[in-house]
Amino acid sequence: MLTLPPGIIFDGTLEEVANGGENVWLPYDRKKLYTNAFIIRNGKLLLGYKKRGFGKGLYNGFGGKVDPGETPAQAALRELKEESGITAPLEHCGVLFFVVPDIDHAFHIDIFRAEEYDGTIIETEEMRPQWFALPNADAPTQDEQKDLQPIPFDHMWKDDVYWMPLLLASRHFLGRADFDTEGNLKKWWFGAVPQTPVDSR
Ligand SMILES: Nc1nc2c([nH]c(=O)n2[C@H]2C[C@H](O)[C@@H](COP(=O)(O)OP(=O)(O)OP(=O)(O)O)O2)c(=O)[nH]1
Repeated sequence: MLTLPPGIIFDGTLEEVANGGENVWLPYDRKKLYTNAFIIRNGKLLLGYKKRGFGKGLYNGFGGKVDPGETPAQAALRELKEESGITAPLEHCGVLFFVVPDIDHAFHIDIFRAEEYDGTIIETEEMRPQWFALPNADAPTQDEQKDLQPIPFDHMWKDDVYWMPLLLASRHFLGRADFDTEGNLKKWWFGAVPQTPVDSR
């Protein structure tokens, strides 16, 4: 039986995929809801370069705070449109619980993905969108990928490298990441819903 980090609630089986750092999780008093949305299409991943605010200078999916009266799914659609100009049939695929010592709340981030989108991708005040090549994409997509850079993990939140492979593989995942005030990752844990075994009968 796995012991889940404080803040992670899941009623079912999870398989541990990453675990490391210090011994003790940071305390937190309350949490706020956020969203983060990723478009994965034809061997490519759409990220945005964050031009202002929290996480400035990092590449990320498109997202932000869930407003009062909104569901996370509604907020994810609104933030995607506000930050990149597009809409998409977003599907919920994960939860990231994120704690930073000098912020008075923990972040509960619902993570969404889509393989289609509508509209024209535009640069906005907050984000500069850019496509990146997926690792190990299938041969038919390589033309689309040829001028693209790989996913820029060196310029992303330091926990993303642990859960991004799960997102790209359409796995459902949950995890927690604690940071220090300088943006260094201090402790992390990620788990995934086990894949249904293929029935070989
Ligand atoms: N990929 C990734 N995203 C994270 C991590 N931590 C974290 O807060 N985020 C995301 C969640 C949100 O999408 C975003 C923070 O939201 P934000 O400050 O941009 O919120 P917002 O757009 O509502 O803010 P604002 O326009 O009101 O200034 O950063 C992390 O470790 N990895």
